[in-house]
Amino acid sequence: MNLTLALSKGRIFDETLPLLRAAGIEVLEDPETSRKLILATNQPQVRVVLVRATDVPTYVQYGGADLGVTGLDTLIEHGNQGLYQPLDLGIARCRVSVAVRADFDYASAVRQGARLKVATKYVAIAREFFAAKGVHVDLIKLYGSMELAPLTGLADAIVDLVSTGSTLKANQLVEVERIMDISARLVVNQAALKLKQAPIRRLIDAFRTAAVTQTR
Ligand SMILES: Nc1ncnc2c1ncn2[C@@H]1O[C@H](COP(=O)(O)OP(=O)(O)OP(=O)(O)O)[C@@H](O)[C@H]1O
Ligand SMILES: O=P(O)(O)OC[C@H]1O[C@H](OP(=O)(O)OP(=O)(O)O)[C@H](O)[C@@H]1O
Repeated sequence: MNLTLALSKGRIFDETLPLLRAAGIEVLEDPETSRKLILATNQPQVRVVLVRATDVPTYVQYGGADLGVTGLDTLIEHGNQGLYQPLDLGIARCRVSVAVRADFDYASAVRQGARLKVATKYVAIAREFFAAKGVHVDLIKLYGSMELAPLTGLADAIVDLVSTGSTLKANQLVEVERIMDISARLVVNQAALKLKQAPIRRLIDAFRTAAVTQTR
């Protein structure tokens, strides 16, 4: 029975490889050197498709792939309709945070009930977070380079991913709130889970064992 796994190039692909290996699956091509979007593996019935990180949940939801690996950030923004989420893989760990220019007094702005202009790719996460705090925000949707927004006057604050903090530091921004911890999740198409139960269960079990071993 054929299995299609959706991955995005870069850290998700790189960090999923050891988990695949632990499940006995070797990807036969390197996405950094090949232009192919469908990659064969050493198991003839298993293939990997390469999609944009934000498209992984969409591929899995509509059955373009049976399974996928996606950040919790992306999953929350997409919504989890039609997706079974059996596993936190513990890879691609980072956090979603609020950051501002070092000279912006965030605490006072929030205390005084000011209306904050917030630029982000993560509008659902940001909306929910500020609503829960009772802070009024104007959300500005961006698709990348959020760090630039406070530096150019586009926004007072950003909601973005932070790992080491070096991107914020390089742009003279400071992290003022941690919203949530993020890691990558395995997502599975619900129909595929029923129709291809045995191979999917085997893969989930192998990933679970490998993920636990890796994060120990
Ligand atoms: N610096 C980081 N450290 C650890 N994990 C990260 C980091 N940046 C992003 N991630 C995680 O990896 C996932 C994929 O990030 P990646 O940078 O590969 O894609 P992207 O460029 O954000 O996506 P797209 O191409 O759709 O815009 C993110 O959704 C997040 O969960
Ligand atoms: O705290 P740090 O360790 O600096 O990591 C945070 C940065 O990592 C991600 O970008 P990435 O490097 O993936 O580039 P991208 O935005 O092009 O995906 C994210 O969008 C942040 O900008």
